[in-house]
Amino acid sequence: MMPGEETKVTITDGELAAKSAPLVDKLIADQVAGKLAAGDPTLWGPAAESEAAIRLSWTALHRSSRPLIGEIEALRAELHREGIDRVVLAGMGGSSLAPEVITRTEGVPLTVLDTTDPGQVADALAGDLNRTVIVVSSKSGGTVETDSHRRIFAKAFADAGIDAASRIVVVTDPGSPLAELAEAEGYRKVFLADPHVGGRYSALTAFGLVPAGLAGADVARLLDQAAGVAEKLAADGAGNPALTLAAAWGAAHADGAEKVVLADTGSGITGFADWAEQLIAESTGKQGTGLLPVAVDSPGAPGFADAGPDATPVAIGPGTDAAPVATAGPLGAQFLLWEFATAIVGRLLEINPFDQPDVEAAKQAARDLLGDPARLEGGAQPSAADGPVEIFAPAGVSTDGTLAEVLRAFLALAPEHGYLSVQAYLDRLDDASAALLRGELARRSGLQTTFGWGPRFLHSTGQYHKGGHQNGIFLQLTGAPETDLEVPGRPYTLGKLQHAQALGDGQVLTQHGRPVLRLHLTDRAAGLAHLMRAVEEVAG
Ligand SMILES: O=P(O)(O)OC[C@H]1O[C@](O)(CO)[C@@H](O)[C@@H]1O
Repeated sequence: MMPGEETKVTITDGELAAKSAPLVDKLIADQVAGKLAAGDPTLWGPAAESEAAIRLSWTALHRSSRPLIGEIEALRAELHREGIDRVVLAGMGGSSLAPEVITRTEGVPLTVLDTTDPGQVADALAGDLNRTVIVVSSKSGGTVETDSHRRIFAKAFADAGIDAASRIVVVTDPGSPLAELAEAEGYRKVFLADPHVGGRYSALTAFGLVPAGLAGADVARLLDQAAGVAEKLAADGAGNPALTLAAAWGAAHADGAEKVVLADTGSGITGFADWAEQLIAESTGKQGTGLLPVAVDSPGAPGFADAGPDATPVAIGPGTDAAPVATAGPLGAQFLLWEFATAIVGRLLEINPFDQPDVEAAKQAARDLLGDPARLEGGAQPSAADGPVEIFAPAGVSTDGTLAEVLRAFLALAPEHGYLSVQAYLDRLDDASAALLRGELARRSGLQTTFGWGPRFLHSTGQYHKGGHQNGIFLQLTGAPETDLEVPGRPYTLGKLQHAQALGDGQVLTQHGRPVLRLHLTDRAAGLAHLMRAVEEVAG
């Protein structure tokens, strides 16, 4: 769809439309859209009220974020005058996903660090530091990945004879430890974001706009696009696309379709599903319920046109025969539309769409492992090895046979209408071929299959895996790092942190009774090739 095109949601499937219509009527009768736009915190019940009371400012960001535009432009011009035109962004989840989709859509370069993979961070460090500014984005100001990137870049600047403080721009909430540190260290500029907006709803706050704007994206236009749809989204009437989308998701979920398969069908937006994934999964995946977003490459990818009764394909862009639901509109408008729809479906599912109660467990498990080097280093011995792939199998999976046989036994553990989650703690650029496993495994297993880079997905679908419908099976991929990086001032390296994150999340998933198969690639390239061959042997 072209910018400026009308923002709308279409339900083309007659049955789904009929089932959603009463939900839309009820939402209209309860004046949910108007109340949401007015910041009414009672929409999700008494248990959610105190949190919702400090989480609803995102509905008005198209107005309240305006003053940022001039500040961003001024800083960009100042940096350019000094020859600084390469922007690196350190931030996890809501602190990097929106700027990534904004800049990819506009085709402006932004190096995003939402990884602990030492090779990927080393590649970012190898860019021209004389021309580099790093935006350190963290709402809480305490996220370990982001803090590690800040430390590593500060040292690299200093080692290169560059004044590090002049190259660090911070986006954080007022009063966070990062805000205090930035002041103490005299960092170049601190953008304080609206604390009444949660991370995954923060696309149109400083978290989305500062890195994207410094990289050269037209962020004023994004606010214009959001402003263009705001009135429609606040209206308690049948023409409100957020009500249509929320009701479609709610009706499908009530019918057993708890997965939402997202494919771009020509929206003109690049990577929207990666952003929507966090919004939907972290907002809804809790208390044993929720919607599992499954981002796929194209409408032709396995899991979309051939989705079973447990999933609803959603076209981002023009509708297709395969997709009962399609959403259209320019990026700024789509951000706001999907945020409204997600908050509203939270009401239909009777959960609090603003907390993420199960994310902390994996962080704690990783911290515990980092504090216990013997356990981290030793780890469990692999159950078996097949060429460059070491196999750490869950209970119930025999490792007597080949890797293909192990995979077959593992996939057989999925319950009917369960799902497979592939989690690659690897380098998203150098090991990019790992992402091809999603389609191959989905095709061969017939399961809805998600793919996430670790630890990136921990801040996105990670909440759902632990808090949502408990019918997933988990394939973790870890790999021997070719290089490692010290984290200055910390007793661990980036490689150790990455390893602890994989093991820690694996432990938590296992405690939830979910099967976790970890495959460790002793040689990454050879291991991925070997694994792909084994997957191809798994019969369809
Ligand atoms: O901006 P922060 O505080 O660094 O958090 C990053 C991300 O981590 C989470 O808190 C969950 O892990 C997300 O909700 C958030 O977007």
